[in-house]
Amino acid sequence: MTRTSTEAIVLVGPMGAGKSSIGRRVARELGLPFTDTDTLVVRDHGPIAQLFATQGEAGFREMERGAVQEALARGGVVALGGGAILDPATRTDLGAHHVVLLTVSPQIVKARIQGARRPLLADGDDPVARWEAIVASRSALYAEVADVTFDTSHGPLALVVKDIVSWARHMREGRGIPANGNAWDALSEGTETK
Ligand SMILES: Nc1ncnc2c1ncn2[C@@H]1O[C@H](COP(=O)(O)OP(=O)(O)OP(=O)(O)O)[C@@H](O)[C@H]1O
Ligand SMILES: O=C(O)C1=C[C@@H](O)[C@@H](O)[C@H](O)C1
Ligand SMILES: [Mg+2]
Repeated sequence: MTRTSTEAIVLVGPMGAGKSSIGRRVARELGLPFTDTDTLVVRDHGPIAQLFATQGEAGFREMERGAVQEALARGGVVALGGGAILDPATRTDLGAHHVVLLTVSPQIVKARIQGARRPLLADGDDPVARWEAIVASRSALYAEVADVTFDTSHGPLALVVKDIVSWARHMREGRGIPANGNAWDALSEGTETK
């Protein structure tokens, strides 16, 4: 695949994996613009929980698709909403970008998903079980689009940021890319996976 400078570094993964918080810091380190598709949707249409309530998930996904197109056109570092990869056109678009999958274990995500910000986790009394079911239903799609995976369950956020920045710099120089980002140091002579 021909790589151009308009390619974005796109963070995907489940709710609470750290796409927004890590993406912002990675962009700052690399001196690139940062765009979060959830933020664009809120800017243009209002709070996400309200959109789910009034338009349903399908309505939200349509608005999210527009935000994804705007974010990818801008380039830099992009954090996608957790379910943005459900859209087939978005999955196709991601083939032209560098896609980083962030993962997190259910035990660790428990503390990260408290609060009412995420409407898909608001129903029922066991948000972690709901989160696990959603992740299981999407795992093949996350794997399909990802070039590299970083787990964010262990260690400080700053360490994951450092690893992703290091990976991104190496990749932008056109060198080999290992698919297991957390094993980055050991695998720095690895090969690209797609
Ligand atoms: N090592 C770590 N890596 C990532 N996030 C961490 C880590 N340690 C703590 N956190 C916290 O976990 C939360 C991750 O939430 P964040 O909103 O970034 O996730 P997200 O992937 O963008 O979720 P969503 O899809 O719902 O937008 C943040 O509050 C962040 O500060
Ligand atoms: O995983 C999801 O489907 C979602 C994740 C969040 O980023 C928001 O886009 C919204 O809460 C839905
Ligand atoms: Mg986010």
